[in-house]
This record gives sequence, C-alpha cells and structure tokens, in this order.
Amino acid sequence: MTLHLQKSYTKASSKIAITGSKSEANRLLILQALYPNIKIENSSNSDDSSLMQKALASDEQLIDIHHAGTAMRFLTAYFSIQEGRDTILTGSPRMKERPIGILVDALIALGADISYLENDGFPPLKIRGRKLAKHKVRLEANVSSQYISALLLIASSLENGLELTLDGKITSVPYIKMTLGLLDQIGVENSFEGNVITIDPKQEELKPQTLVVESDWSSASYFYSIVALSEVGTKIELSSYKKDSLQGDSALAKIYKQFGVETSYSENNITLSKSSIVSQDSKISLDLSNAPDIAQTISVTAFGLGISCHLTGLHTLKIKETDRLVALQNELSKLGANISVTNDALVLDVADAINSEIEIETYKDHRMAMAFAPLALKTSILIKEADVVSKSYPDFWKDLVHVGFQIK
Ligand SMILES: O=C(O)C1=C[C@@H](OP(=O)(O)O)[C@@H](O)[C@H](O)C1
Ligand SMILES: C=C(OP(=O)(O)O)C(=O)O
Repeated sequence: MTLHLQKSYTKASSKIAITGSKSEANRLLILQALYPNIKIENSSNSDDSSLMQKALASDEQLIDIHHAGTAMRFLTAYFSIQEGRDTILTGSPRMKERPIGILVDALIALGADISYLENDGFPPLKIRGRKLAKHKVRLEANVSSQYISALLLIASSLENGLELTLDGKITSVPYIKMTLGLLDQIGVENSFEGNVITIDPKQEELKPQTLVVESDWSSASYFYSIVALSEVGTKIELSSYKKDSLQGDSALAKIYKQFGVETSYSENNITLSKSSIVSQDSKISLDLSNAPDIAQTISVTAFGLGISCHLTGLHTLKIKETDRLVALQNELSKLGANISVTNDALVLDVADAINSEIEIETYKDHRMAMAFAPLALKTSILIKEADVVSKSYPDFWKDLVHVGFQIK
C-alpha cells in the first residue's frame, strides 16, 4: 500500500495515546514466561510484541518471529533453557541476514545446544533446550545490546545466576540498563560495574505483581519531529510518559530543544510545544550510540528544517530492519538533500529546496515510513509499503490524521 500524504498542517493542539514500549513489553513477556505471577499493563500493541506473545504461548516446534529482532534474540536464550524441548527459531528473509553468532557462542559457552540450519552465525536456529551448567561468560559488546539483554533476562533462572564480562565499547547501553531496571523491579539482584554484569539466581516464585509499561519513546519521536516542523505554538500531548524513564530514547526531550521543541511533564503525560524558530545557521552534532532508533527521525527533522547535521555512533544501523544508513542516503537524496554516510556516521548539509511528490521506499523498515511522514508538513510526499509501521506502531497513520495530516 502506497500512501499519498498531501501538504498538511498540524492542529494547534491535539492529544495522542501511544501504547507501551515494545522493548519493555518484550522483556516483560520473557520474564512473565519465567515468573508467571507477573502481570503487565499498558503493554505494546506492536507486531513485535504480538509475535513474542504468540511464540511464548506456542507449543509448536517451529517458531517464526518475522522481523522482530528482540524476539529473535530473547527467545534464543529463552528456548535454550527449556529443558527437553526442541525448537526451530526462524524469521523473515532480513532476519536471516541479521547476525546472532555472538549470542549463540555465549549461550554455547554456558552449556547450550544450538546449531545453525542455514548460514553459520545467522537464523534459523535449532535449539535443544537443556540446563545450562556454567555461569560465567564474556562477549563482544559493540555489535548489539540485544545479545546482552537476552542473557540477562534468563540469568536469574540459572542455578548460579550469571557473571557476564563485556568486551569492547558497549553499544546501546540504555537498553542494557532497561533490562537491569526491570530485573530490579521484580526483585532480581544485579550489579553493573565497569564491564562486568552480575545477576543473582532467583528460582523461587515471585509474589504476584503488576508492572505498568511506560509508553514508547521511539514512537514519540515522530511527534517530536512533527512539532519541530510545525508553526510556533503547536502543541501535542502524549499520554503515559514520565521524566524518569527506562527508555534511552527519552533523550528526545533534550535533543529536540535544539529544534525548538520544549517538553513539559505533568503527572503521567508529556506535552511537546514548538517554542521557537530555529536559525538556519545552526548545526546539530550528536552521538547516537545510546539511541540508535531515533537517528532516522532526527536526520529527517534536520532536513525538513533546512539545518545541517552530523550524526555519529551509528554503527548498529547497518544490521537493523534494513541498512538504515544506505536507506537514509537513498531517500533523502531523492528529496534533494546533500547527504553522505560512512559505516557509522551521517553528514547532512543544508539543501536548497525539498522536492515534491517523491515516492519514499521503506525497505520493510517501519522507521523509514514513520521518519519521512512528517515531511508532509513541508511538501506532498508518497510513502510506499506504508503498512510496515505495524512492526512497532500499528496506529501510526490513524494518529497522524488525528493531528491534522491529510492522507489518501
Ligand atoms: O533491546 C532492545 O529492546 C533494543 C535494542 C536496540 O538494538 P541494538 O542493541 O542492536 O542497537 C534497539 O535498536 C532496538 O530497537 C531495541
Ligand atoms: C531495530 C529495531 O528493532 P529490532 O532490532 O527489535 O528488530 C527497531 O525497532 O528500530
């Protein structure tokens, strides 16, 4: 489905309810499978969380998690400790290109029985569940934090817990802290000192408890972009967010000040307001190694505002739903941007104009569709395969119409 976004204006004020963070939800679903007394509120309505839930409820041997990276990585660890159960874990063609060897090697070092069914280092996997006898392991930490979170999520179910030593520069650190924060909330003792994470064992039942998932900050990024590209005075209120967040993408509040967007926090909500016009001479420089999922949103906002920007710390973008650096370069260039990318950085220089009626390819990446949509506040634009948004945010297009977008 291709959507035609006509040149639009945001309403002066609107209110949106985004569902829970898919990252928090997918961690809690694994923890709930291990500790059934956990109840989850404000969970995520994303495809990735539905796939996770379905996989955990299934007693089939073949589990297909489609495009869901967290489900692939977390379930690899989870099925490794399901004693006596054999599982084949597979995913979409792109998932079969997303590396998983670092996690599989660490699990095998702990005693797991996992083999590759197609290419070494990549899904699909055959996992023969068993008791993991060892409790100390080290792994390379600069490729994906999801490998680390996967191990941390099962760690308290191991007889002696886990001592994990991280080698190299640790990437996407807030996601590791999110995992540890959720373990804190359910009462699993843990520590993260230097490059060593320790998790204590907890094999007894937990007391019944309800965990409320904070709404998804990565999804909120598109409204930051919309407010940044709107008239001064525009306000959008988003429900179920807090100042003290487990999600690293809450850095948006600080980052978007540079784009003239202020964030105010009330008891349970945030309000984004466009407070000032940003000078065309300003230049945005950011290291996004702690918040890789908002790189596309930020690049497109900068382009829409005609501001130059230099983003670094983007080395993980090449192994996400698509190679996001190449995808950004291709699509922003079609719109008239002066952009160059390397393996871990992006430079955008001020462009003369934004080309109209350009068809944006989304490369089966939800964030390509959502990041480019706000440009409709500057010119009409077409978004191809627009239904990809359901991976993280199925209500995205409906919510855009609610804030004033004209979509056909
Ligand atoms: O743990 C998580 O929930 C995630 C970690 C990040 O991945 P990397 O650690 O691979 O960068 C992020 O990009 C992804 O969307 C979700
Ligand atoms: C990278 C993402 O997800 P995953 O790695 O879980 O597929 C994302 O949602 O941007």
